[in-house]
Amino acid sequence: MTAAPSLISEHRCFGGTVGFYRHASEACGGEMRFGVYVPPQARERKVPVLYYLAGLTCTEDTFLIKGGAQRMASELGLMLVAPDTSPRGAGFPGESDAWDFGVGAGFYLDATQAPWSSRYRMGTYVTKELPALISTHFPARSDREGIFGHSMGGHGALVCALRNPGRYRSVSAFAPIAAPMRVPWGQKAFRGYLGEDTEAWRQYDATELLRASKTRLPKLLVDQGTSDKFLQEQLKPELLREACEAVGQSLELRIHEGYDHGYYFVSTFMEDHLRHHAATLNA
Ligand SMILES: N[C@@H](CCC(=O)N[C@@H](CSC=O)C(=O)NCC(=O)O)C(=O)O
Repeated sequence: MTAAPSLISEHRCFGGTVGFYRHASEACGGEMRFGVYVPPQARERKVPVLYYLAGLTCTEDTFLIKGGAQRMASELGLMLVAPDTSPRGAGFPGESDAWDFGVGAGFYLDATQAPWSSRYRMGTYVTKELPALISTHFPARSDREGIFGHSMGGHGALVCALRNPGRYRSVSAFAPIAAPMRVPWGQKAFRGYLGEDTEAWRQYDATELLRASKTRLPKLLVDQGTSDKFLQEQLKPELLREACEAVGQSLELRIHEGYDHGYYFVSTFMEDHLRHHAATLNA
């Protein structure tokens, strides 16, 4: 049985509670932190769980502070779980030199290159270790899990779902890095964490996974703002749309005039995403 996480702080919120926790992670070889919103319905029964993966530079509290999700999660009876975006304090050379690699930039993959491979195992952490901990220590239904996220985390959500067919009943993303192999953020991260072999990169690129696999996810909801400063160089949602069209993956890609990349955009469309997930998780 996994050791119980330690409570750092707890806050009453829309009839439920937001809690921040730390625990010793086997996958990441050290302490990891996460946040959880437990809705009021969980006092009576186990509830579905929706995992949220945040973007570059974020922590476990970014989504729970800025995402504006708790009011709807309370109404819909969804537990929200938000892990940190990387291990911290590993002490690897260069781990904090840039905001798009290392600390705060784990890319939700399992690194294969030293020294990162000993700690940066966020793929295993978010799809295996953390869900096992949540279903053991919280009133969560492990048979009803959804996943979503923003930017690096929006792409992480797509990849976690594609690499674990049938596992997540609902999937969505805000402004995901749609094709990391083809953009600077992704190329830098994949080269550092996975090495020079681009075949290894394909295993963590959502558009490549979609094209290569027969796995079809439940209908994807993806939102993107037109005033996002990262849209042209780093995000490229058109590549996700092309891949979905090529393989028959159902996708609702919504383009929103004037919205940027930040949490004013994310929180504006949060209710739509929670309803998208609840339609499946609560069915
Ligand atoms: N420091 C950077 C900006 C970093 C940034 O915009 N991070 C985004 C995610 S980007 C892709 O994963 C984010 O979610 N930030 C948190 C927030 O509160 O907005 C720069 O200098 O441009």
